[in-house]
Amino acid sequence: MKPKIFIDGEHGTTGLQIRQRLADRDDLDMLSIPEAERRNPALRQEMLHTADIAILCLPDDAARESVSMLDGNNSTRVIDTSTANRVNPDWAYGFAEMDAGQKTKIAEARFVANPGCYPTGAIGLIRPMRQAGLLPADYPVTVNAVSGYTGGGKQMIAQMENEDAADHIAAPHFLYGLTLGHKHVPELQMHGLLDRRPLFSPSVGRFAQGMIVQVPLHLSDMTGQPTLSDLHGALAAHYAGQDIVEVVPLEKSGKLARIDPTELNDTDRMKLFVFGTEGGGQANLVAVLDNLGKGASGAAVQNMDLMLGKAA
Ligand SMILES: NC(=O)C1=CN([C@@H]2O[C@H](COP(=O)(O)OP(=O)(O)OC[C@H]3O[C@@H](n4cnc5c(N)ncnc54)[C@H](OP(=O)(O)O)[C@@H]3O)[C@@H](O)[C@H]2O)C=CC1
Ligand SMILES: CC(=O)N[C@@H](CCC(=O)OP(=O)(O)O)C(=O)O
Repeated sequence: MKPKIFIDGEHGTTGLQIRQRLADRDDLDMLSIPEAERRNPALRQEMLHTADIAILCLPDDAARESVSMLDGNNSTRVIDTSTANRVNPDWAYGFAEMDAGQKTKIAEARFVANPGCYPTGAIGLIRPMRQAGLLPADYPVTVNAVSGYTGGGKQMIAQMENEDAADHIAAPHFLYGLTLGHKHVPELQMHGLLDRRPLFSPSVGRFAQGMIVQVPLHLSDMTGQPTLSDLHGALAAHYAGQDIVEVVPLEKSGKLARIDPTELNDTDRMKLFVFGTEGGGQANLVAVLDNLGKGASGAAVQNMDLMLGKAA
């Protein structure tokens, strides 16, 4: 029998992207609710109970509601793309390349929390530094990022694209999260293995999808005053043996004049770079990914395949 998959929120930005990725799959039995009924709780509950895996592509409160609709059910497995469960110890964190054992944890889990798009980049850069012993846990980490506007879902897409909307945003690029309380900070701190709360400054550009996440570092404040090669070596060792996260060689990144946030659009991969001047005492660690790819829908499909035993 084919596994039954239900995407709760299938008509939203993340849900649609997952549906596109699964459109040609004849190994899955897709359960679906017509768009007009997408908020019908009785239908959602029925689908949630029938599914082998439910992928929640909903705002946090609605995702919590879906999980509570499964009270008393011990069989449906859940992948939640919202922020609701990312620091919940009972849920596996769905970043498969984060640690050597993470794929197995995801594969065996009943509940998987898909990472946020920004934390995928930031944790992808920070955690290997922590685990290699190069970054002290109390280092004052800052994360600066720019995202395409689909990161804000249907509401922000309308604000950016519809000039007649009352809440239209005309800016070509804007900063937000100005109180430094963005919802991604807790998962960034926990899965980045940081004792000190990281300072996170996100922004949005007038492009639909793609993102750049930056973690600038003073090498003299790191353990053992590492070189750029040491940082690169730690990333390369951490991501050896897989093909989703690519660590760009220093010889290659040293020749680049600029970084394009849309470079990996419509892929489910992530690229990591180490920038700086050897001997200059500073480094900028940079991640590029598609917020809708490895940052959301691509990771959800990867996690689903791991849970179904269809991915190595
Ligand atoms: N966009 C991105 O890049 C990323 C998004 N995510 C996360 O994915 C989740 C979905 O986000 P996104 O797809 O961007 O959001 P969208 O707003 O584009 O889509 C959300 C969907 O959920 C539906 N919905 C809202 N409330 C309910 C409810 N109570 N019951 C049933 N359906 C409901 C919406 O319907 P309606 O049209 O009626 O509002 C809409 O179809 C969020 O938690 C988001 O944080 C994670 C990583 C990246
Ligand atoms: C541009 C933009 O608005 N981005 C979203 C984050 C997108 C994402 O990762 O979603 P989660 O809500 O699942 O964490 C934000 O800052 O809230």
